[in-house]
Amino acid sequence: MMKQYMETKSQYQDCILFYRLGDFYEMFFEDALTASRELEITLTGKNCGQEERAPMCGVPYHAVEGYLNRLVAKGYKVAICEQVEDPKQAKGIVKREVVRIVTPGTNLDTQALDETKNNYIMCIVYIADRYGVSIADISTGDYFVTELPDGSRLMDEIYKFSPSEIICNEAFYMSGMDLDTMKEKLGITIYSLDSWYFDDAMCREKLLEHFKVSSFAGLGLEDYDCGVISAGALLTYLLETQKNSLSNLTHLTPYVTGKYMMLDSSTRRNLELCETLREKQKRGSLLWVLDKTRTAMGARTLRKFVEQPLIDKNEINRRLDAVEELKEQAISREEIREYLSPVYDLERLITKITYGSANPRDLTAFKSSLEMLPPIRYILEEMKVPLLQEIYEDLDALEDLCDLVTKAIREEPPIAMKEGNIIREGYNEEVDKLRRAKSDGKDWLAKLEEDEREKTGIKNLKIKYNKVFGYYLEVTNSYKDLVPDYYTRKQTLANAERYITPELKELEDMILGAEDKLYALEYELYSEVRETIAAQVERIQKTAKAVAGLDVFTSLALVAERNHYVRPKINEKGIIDIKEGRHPVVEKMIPNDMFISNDTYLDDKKNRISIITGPNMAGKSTYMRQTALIALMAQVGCFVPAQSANIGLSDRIFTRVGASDDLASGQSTFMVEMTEVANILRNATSKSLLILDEIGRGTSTFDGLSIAWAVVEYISDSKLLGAKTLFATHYHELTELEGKIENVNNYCIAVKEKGDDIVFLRKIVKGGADKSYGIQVAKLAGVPDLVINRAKEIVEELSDEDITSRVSEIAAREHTAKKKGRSKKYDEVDIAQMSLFDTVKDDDVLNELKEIDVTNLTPIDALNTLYRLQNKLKNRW
Ligand SMILES: Nc1ncnc2c1ncn2[C@@H]1O[C@H](COP(=O)(O)OP(=O)(O)OP(=O)(O)O)[C@@H](O)[C@H]1O
Repeated sequence: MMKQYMETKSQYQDCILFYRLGDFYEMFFEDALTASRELEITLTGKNCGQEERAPMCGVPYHAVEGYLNRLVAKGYKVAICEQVEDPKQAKGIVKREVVRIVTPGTNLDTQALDETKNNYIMCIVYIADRYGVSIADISTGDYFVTELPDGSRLMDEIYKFSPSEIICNEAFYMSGMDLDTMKEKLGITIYSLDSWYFDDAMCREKLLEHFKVSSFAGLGLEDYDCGVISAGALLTYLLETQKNSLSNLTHLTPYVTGKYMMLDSSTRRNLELCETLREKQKRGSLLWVLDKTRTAMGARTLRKFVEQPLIDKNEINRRLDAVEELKEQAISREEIREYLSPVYDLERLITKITYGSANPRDLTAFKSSLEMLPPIRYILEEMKVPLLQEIYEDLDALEDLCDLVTKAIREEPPIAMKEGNIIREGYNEEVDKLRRAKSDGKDWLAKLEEDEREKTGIKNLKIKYNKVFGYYLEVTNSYKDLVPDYYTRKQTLANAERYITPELKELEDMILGAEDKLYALEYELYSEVRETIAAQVERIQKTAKAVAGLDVFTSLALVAERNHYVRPKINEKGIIDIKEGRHPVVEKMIPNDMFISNDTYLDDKKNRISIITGPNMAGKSTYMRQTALIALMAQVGCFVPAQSANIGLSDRIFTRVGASDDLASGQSTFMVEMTEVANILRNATSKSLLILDEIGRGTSTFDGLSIAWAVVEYISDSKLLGAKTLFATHYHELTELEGKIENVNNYCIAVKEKGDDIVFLRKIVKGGADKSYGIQVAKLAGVPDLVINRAKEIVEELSDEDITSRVSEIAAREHTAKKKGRSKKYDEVDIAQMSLFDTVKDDDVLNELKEIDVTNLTPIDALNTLYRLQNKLKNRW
């Protein structure tokens, strides 16, 4: 047996091998050490002829799923090795085979899967500077492919799909991508496969064979190269691990990343689209507000909508039309939702059916779901907008399949096949006959028992059954003397004897024969029904998609009505004009409709950048995120929380919000901040929307301010970037940019001062804030009075020095100098330098200052150096 084990294990070295031994799956050697540690199960040993016992541990087969899921969730691959012949029939060692390999991205166990999320596996190939990316969810039949000309959108794709597992070629694995972060932060299992998986000819052949087509034109993949290799390698891997034909992967859908809004990982996190930043929970996210879907398919589709906002005006309007009609047709909508409630997860059900793992209850769940479809179709028929009409067309009520299950399967069948009693009466004559024989058998037995009692006078004679002896007659010791000769004794108990008779044996053969036949026939008929349904997988998947879409639109319509959202207008002129906008999530968290709405106006001309100042806690972040969320919701095709909204399409939204430490990957807060800023400035376009919250706050005031200043200049300049931006800052100096740069405008969030305290008005108004009110906020937060009072003293001392106003003056002059032309700029910097000389009394700094030759530096570098020195001084104070 150990020899057989070793042979099997050698073929599955990268997996933990679950080796079936009777009622247990056993693991040996390294696998046993790993599994006992990860699953906290006892490690024992097995004698296998060597001096040392082999480490061994095991899990009972009936509880295997739980253990398996725990290992897979931790990123392990598990190969299930089953006994494939009846141990009783086996000559020698029982034959065993690996029947399935379970990996994080291919786990099909519904207990382990979140029904509202897809479980994706992604394959990335990197060939000749291009990336082929394919994605599949074998639990639902999703299978996509795309090609990327460079790596700039790759991370976005990874974050968008958040696969549980990535397989790739060696070239990608070694390409210097930050795989460790992906592994640690997203918990993705990533590994490279052997090079033969990516053999061009094999990949192509595998795909053509699977889709039963002769050319790639039939699949719409004629222009794909490394995409085809990626999809082919993924298919090969899946076929190998699942060891079935994957007949639920019916389509390989090519998609173009440019059709969707680009959102990088930090923007997805910062905007809390599907989960909150801190707790990583759905509650508190945008999806939490929008998701009123009734089916698992709908929930998954809505998540995809939110993860992939559109950028095509017509597509967005088509969705908005659907939401609008369903919002207006409230009665029909609620009826549809009623009918959707009992609909099971058709996508995952059909997967189980095609994989042959659906049990009889799955079929009745399938049927009861189909029963809801005709009334839904009936309501949909009345709908006018094209998208709902298309859903109506695609939504095949599958009446033939519903009829089949109704006729063939009993109303409440047992879960397990072996319990029998699955096929409905009247479906098959032979089944009915055998059932009759079985139940008649019971009568015959009762009659025989009666006859024997009379014949022998044994009043308490009973016919009983057990697995070892079959049917027997039981006679208690008190009647032993009356037992006739034709009884053959089979067993003696303490106070009874058990016998059989030729007549009883004959009856037994008839009854048990009928039972065996019945079981075999029921199984055959059941499998036939299952296969008939499986053959219709494409029709069912199409219907499932239609139901999911309908569920999403009814959910969005309901949310729009309940939350008083409006239909956004979509424009291509780059204007974002929101009247009385609200934050969709924060407004839900604040009691009694106390959320204060605010306007936003941005365009490509005079209103490109809004500098937003205001005290801490005033609501700057909330305001900026609400603008981003409203724009994003509009592009999802969803109504928005506002009185009115005209949304110019954004190709990308970028956010840089707050300080997020990334110490685990060895980056400081400021480094993370600057990496994100660099990413934004490099990847944003003039059609992007940027949300920048306190850029530069992670470093010294003067460095921070100058960076913030330079960033605003860069963004505002249409020759450099020219993107619409909301920029919140505590550097009041930046408000001086209004008037200096044409398209920069100041806004602040109003507060009212009441003595030492402040009242937050949460209203955005034109103009800049003059103060930070940091100390007041600290007081509100409960910082001890001693500290607060001391802080006030220090603030006064500092403002005596007037450092900040001096620096802003220098910066402003520098800016003017720059605008006037290059010749003048050094004068201004000189003034800055001179003004510093006045204040400096520290010899070291003074010497350093004298040595700087600003004429060799760009103005912004020169200023930076000066600021740094000033900061040094400040720190000495
Ligand atoms: N428009 C609003 N109406 C009602 N309450 C609001 C509004 N905006 C923000 N708030 C409340 O104020 C809190 C603070 O808001 P926010 O975090 O946006 O402030 P901030 O100005 O960005 O603060 P900081 O500068 O300290 O980061 C929010 O958690 C929310 O509860």
